[in-house]
Amino acid sequence: MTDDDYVIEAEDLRRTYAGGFEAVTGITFRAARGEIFALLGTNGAGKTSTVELLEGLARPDGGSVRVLGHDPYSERAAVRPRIGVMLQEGGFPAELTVAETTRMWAGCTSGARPVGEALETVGLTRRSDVRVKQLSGGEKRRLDLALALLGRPEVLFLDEPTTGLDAEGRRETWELVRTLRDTGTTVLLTTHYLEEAEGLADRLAIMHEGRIAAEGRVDEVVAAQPSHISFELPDGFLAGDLPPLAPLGISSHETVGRTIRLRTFELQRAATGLLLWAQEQRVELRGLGVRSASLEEAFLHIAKDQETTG
Ligand SMILES: Nc1ncnc2c1ncn2[C@@H]1O[C@H](COP(=O)(O)OP(=O)(O)OP(=O)(O)O)[C@@H](O)[C@H]1O
Repeated sequence: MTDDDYVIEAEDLRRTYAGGFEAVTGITFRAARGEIFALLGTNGAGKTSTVELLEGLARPDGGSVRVLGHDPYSERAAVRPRIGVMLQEGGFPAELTVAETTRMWAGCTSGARPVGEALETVGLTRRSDVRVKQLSGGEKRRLDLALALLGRPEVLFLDEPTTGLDAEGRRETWELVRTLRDTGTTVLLTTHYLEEAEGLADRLAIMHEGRIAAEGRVDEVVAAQPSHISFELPDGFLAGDLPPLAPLGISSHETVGRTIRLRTFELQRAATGLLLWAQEQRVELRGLGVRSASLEEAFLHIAKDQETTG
């Protein structure tokens, strides 16, 4: 991948609010063309503050940001027509209908999609003549998304796109985001739903107190956490009868009743060693469970760190 393939580039990016509070403390990341990049983080981690810098809504207090090769703040005219922005609060005139709102927006957008197509894309066709104030929270999010898509953006910023949507609406939005990605759109989204990031993002960053605490593909971020093995101690055996655990790469263990729970960064070596031991002993490891860490564990580990250091 060459430098030209990166359409969002943040380097040592900083944002300080009035009063001197530094909400973004020097973050560096890049998103490639046609990639879905998710920004995760606990409340107040600095996601929205970061996305606003990427969208050109505020000038960074340090570092640099480039979107499609331009500074989104000082070269706004070059960047704005090529990006789509879905904010957390749409704030449309409540008395206009869905179609009127979309038409009004289309009037301000160069090369806009037809209104009908935009509404169909987000499943709002049947609500075209309903006033915005009568929409449900989830329908308002869909309208936000329709407006963000009007200009066929090359880069789409989605701030918590599925908050307020029901399970079906969430899945439909994920499908739509995947389709957009597959046609070359770069998507940067923030979310509080870990399964959303896990299922949707090609790469992600977890923010923590204004900095990036972990970044990469889901499997890379998760690899920093230990995997788990659990099984029932065979009849007639005590925990002390198990083979020495450290040489198998097992870093910690606990016994709850007859259940043994192990943690390891070397899942294959540990599992193989235990299975060989069971075979030699001619016993079955009942209830055997072997799994990698989850994104939730990685996230909680970072959040816990925040509590102990914060
Ligand atoms: N206009 C502002 N003035 C002062 N502080 C602000 C301002 N906007 C945000 N902050 C602070 O900056 C920090 C980061 O806020 P931000 O909204 O970027 O976090 P976030 O990760 O998007 O949070 P959430 O998940 O809760 O939406 C928070 O401590 C917040 O209180």
